[in-house]
Amino acid sequence: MSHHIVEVKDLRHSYPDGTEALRGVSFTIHHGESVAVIGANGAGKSTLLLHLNGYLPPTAGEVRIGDTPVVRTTLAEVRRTVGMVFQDPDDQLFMPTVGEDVAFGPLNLGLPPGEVERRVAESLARVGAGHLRDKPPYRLSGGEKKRAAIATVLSMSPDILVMDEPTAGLDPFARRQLMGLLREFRHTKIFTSHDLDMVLELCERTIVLREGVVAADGPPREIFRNAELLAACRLEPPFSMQGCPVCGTGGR
Ligand SMILES: Nc1ncnc2c1ncn2[C@@H]1O[C@H](COP(=O)(O)OP(=O)(O)OP(=O)(O)O)[C@@H](O)[C@H]1O
Repeated sequence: MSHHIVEVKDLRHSYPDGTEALRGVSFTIHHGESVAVIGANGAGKSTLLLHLNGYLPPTAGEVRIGDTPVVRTTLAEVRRTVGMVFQDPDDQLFMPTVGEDVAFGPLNLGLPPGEVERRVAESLARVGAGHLRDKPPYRLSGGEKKRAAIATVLSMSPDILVMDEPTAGLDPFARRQLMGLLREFRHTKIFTSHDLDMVLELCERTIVLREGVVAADGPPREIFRNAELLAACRLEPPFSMQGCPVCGTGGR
């Protein structure tokens, strides 16, 4: 698969109950870009991400990863390239132990046992979850589950990392650790977040969704300075760009 470009063309998605979650979304993301998809609750962020590796089929329009259209017959190939961390870790963890969950993908790729072991140990260590390896996922706290879910994706060494609200439910230390991990990840990353300070710190580009359409696409700092746009999209600037509530000064 060449270049790992993500191309979304006039993507529309209607759920069976008639909700039009995406109403014509188009953009191109190039290799190595770090892109945050932001927007108010219900704007269509999760729905969009679920199309990037074919968990949802488009009602109309198209998604391509490199030269490959995301369709039923290419799903296995696409999912080797695009690693997806779901919003709810319970959708990702289904084996008796965390270690087996993290090993599941590499084993399915047919990797030799030594390589599987190396990937499991490394992925768990990168999210600070080595000590959780033998635990059943249902015994983990919410933040621990999130970290285990991220490890299941890292163990696949994806070229494109897609994450739905990766820092939701994490304590400040784990959030910082995850941000470090994302910063280190050299390939393309696309994530949704309500954590706009993280977006400001990690991304060079933000796509703003509003009611299923792209309301803005550009550098985060420019977007966060546009008060009119933020208000129309029911967003607020990140804390680090808001002035001091007491003395009214500051804000980067
Ligand atoms: N399975 C479903 N059936 C019907 N409607 C759905 C379904 N899943 C999501 N929706 C609707 O689609 C719209 C977009 O939802 P989506 O989950 O993509 O939003 P979001 O931007 O990720 O929101 P949040 O910030 O709350 O996670 C919402 O109106 C939501 O109610």
